[in-house]
Amino acid sequence: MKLTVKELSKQIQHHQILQQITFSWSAGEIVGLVGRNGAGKTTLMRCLTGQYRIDQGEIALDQQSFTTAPAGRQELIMVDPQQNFFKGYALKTVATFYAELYPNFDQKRFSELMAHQKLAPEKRFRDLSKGQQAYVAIALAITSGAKFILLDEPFDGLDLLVREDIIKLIIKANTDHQQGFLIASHNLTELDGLSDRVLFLKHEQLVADISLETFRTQSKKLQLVFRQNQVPKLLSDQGQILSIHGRVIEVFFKAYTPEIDRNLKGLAPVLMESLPLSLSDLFKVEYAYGKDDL
Ligand SMILES: Nc1ncnc2c1ncn2[C@@H]1O[C@H](COP(=O)(O)OP(=O)(O)OP(=O)(O)O)[C@@H](O)[C@H]1O
Repeated sequence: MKLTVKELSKQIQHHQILQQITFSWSAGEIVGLVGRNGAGKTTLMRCLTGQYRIDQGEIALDQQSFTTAPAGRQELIMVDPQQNFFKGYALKTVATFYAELYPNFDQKRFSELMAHQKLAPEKRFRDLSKGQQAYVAIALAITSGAKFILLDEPFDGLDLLVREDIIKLIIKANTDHQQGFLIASHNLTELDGLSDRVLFLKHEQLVADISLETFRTQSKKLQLVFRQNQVPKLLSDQGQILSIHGRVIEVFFKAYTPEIDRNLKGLAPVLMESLPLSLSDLFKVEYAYGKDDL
């Protein structure tokens, strides 16, 4: 199953929030969605689930547009911490709502997940801790049976152990049930370990759609030291300088080629060492070191 988004645009109160957003997302893929505060991540998710009407563009499931085949939206569910209709109800009652709303809701799996966290069915959602609420909301989305699950800041304000429980839940749903996740988060460390791909939103547009595997094979972060004081021009021409401490220069190369390697070695550095790459490096390069800084 594949969701395709083509040239989606959205204005709110005459402000352009999203412009010409195009990407595809297969069930089974975990996709990170990053961007500075206010970049439009939540708005994009709400457009996908139909909470917001889009101004232009098309969203389709297996090439069936939601305009002509709206039933496809049943395959999408969003966990939106700002909107939650079941706060005042006991968990067992919430489960009955979900059973009504989602024909593929898996009551048994939901009960098992609650028991695993020692959450009694009689417990009211609003009486749970923040971490428990986050866990229950994600468990409900997963057991709804929807193939595309949208999580808006799922790790916000949660302690390490709850974050780990939620990550396990996501990985199991992804591996055992081929459920896809679109995860908007500022927590790049968690996204780094989870995502297959990351989408970058900036200035209303999708500026990059990067497979993390490709990123790790094609990009490089180097620590370099040269005899001369001057920073060689090659570094800023071919890469992006992340930091300079005395003579130690950290440089990021988005596409590291054998030619760059040869040219660097030709400059006879005193030290040339690869550093581990992280999603944070990519984020810094996309957002803070771009030609058109924010
Ligand atoms: N219902 C609304 N009414 C007015 N403006 C809105 C509404 N929803 C979103 N916006 C505006 O759209 C822009 C994008 O907001 P959105 O919440 O989608 O960003 P975000 O990337 O999710 O931000 P954050 O990382 O801070 O959660 C913001 O300027 C916001 O003020």
